[in-house]
Amino acid sequence: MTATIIDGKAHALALRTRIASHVANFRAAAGRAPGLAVVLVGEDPASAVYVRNKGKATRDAGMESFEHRLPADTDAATLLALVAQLNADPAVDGILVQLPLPAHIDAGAVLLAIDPDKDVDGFHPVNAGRLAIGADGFVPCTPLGCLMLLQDLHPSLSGMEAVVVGRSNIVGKPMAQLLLQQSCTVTIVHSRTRDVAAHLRRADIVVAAVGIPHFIQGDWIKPGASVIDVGINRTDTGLVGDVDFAAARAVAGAITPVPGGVGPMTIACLIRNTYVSACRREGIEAAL
Ligand SMILES: Nc1nc(=O)c2c([nH]1)NC[C@@H]1CN(c3ccc(C(=O)N[C@@H](CCC(=O)O)C(=O)O)cc3)C=[N+]21
Repeated sequence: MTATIIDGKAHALALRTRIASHVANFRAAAGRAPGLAVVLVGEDPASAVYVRNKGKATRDAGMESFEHRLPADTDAATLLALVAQLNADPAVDGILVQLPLPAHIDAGAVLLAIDPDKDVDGFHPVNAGRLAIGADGFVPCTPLGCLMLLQDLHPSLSGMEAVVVGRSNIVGKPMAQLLLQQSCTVTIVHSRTRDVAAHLRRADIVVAAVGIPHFIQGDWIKPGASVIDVGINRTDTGLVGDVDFAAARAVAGAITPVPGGVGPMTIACLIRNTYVSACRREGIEAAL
């Protein structure tokens, strides 16, 4: 068996195109465009590329992009003042502070300062809580994108065995919450799990988000499983995921590549969340 390669780029483009048409209607109804503010502190080259891509995707969708670039030595008070200004700005529907922040800034304090109703990253503790209890809020873009890819493969996820590899606040934990909401049986495995392979061999769905290149071996995958690789690891041989793609591909039913899998969906979901935020703030029903 050779797995279907999930074309994340095509899915992302379709989602962005759909949102762009909804944005056109929003603009006609609200008399303004949805706005996304992106804040970048410092000059990390990878972060600069992401921020540029987000700005382009925002404009392509017919939204306004407000980009704030601050020097690496910016102090916390200055960044918090900018966040407060964006919270108060009626033209701003979404606020994204690019992570990682320089070490001298307490990232948790900055995320806490963002208005939860403009937190299109879904990183604020209020949104983590809303997700945990199934209330409306914002779901982090990467796990949301993974869920959309899985739902395209499996119209019902109910009863499926899902294993999430990794327990971060931005991917692993919210991914597990989303899969639980879809009535999967969810297991989270992590660095202290005794036998990761044994758990994976039972999984109909694998979401890999550990940040270790090629960590997941082909013979850990159940035949026919759906494998979503969130890893973006820069190595000597280029960008690779957390899954040994060549080996897993021979066993899985469907698998995302890196690049061209989850990454583009993350940006498309950011555009989606910003549109949803703008609709909520204007009292317009979001078309999705
Ligand atoms: N506040 C915040 N929100 C984020 O959502 C956020 C962040 N900080 N910090 C960094 C990570 C990383 N991230 C990615 C987005 C798109 C791709 C993406 O489109 N990747 C392409 C390839 C990109 C490349 O070639 O480097 C792909 O996988 O095909 C990757 C990674 C968002 N992040």
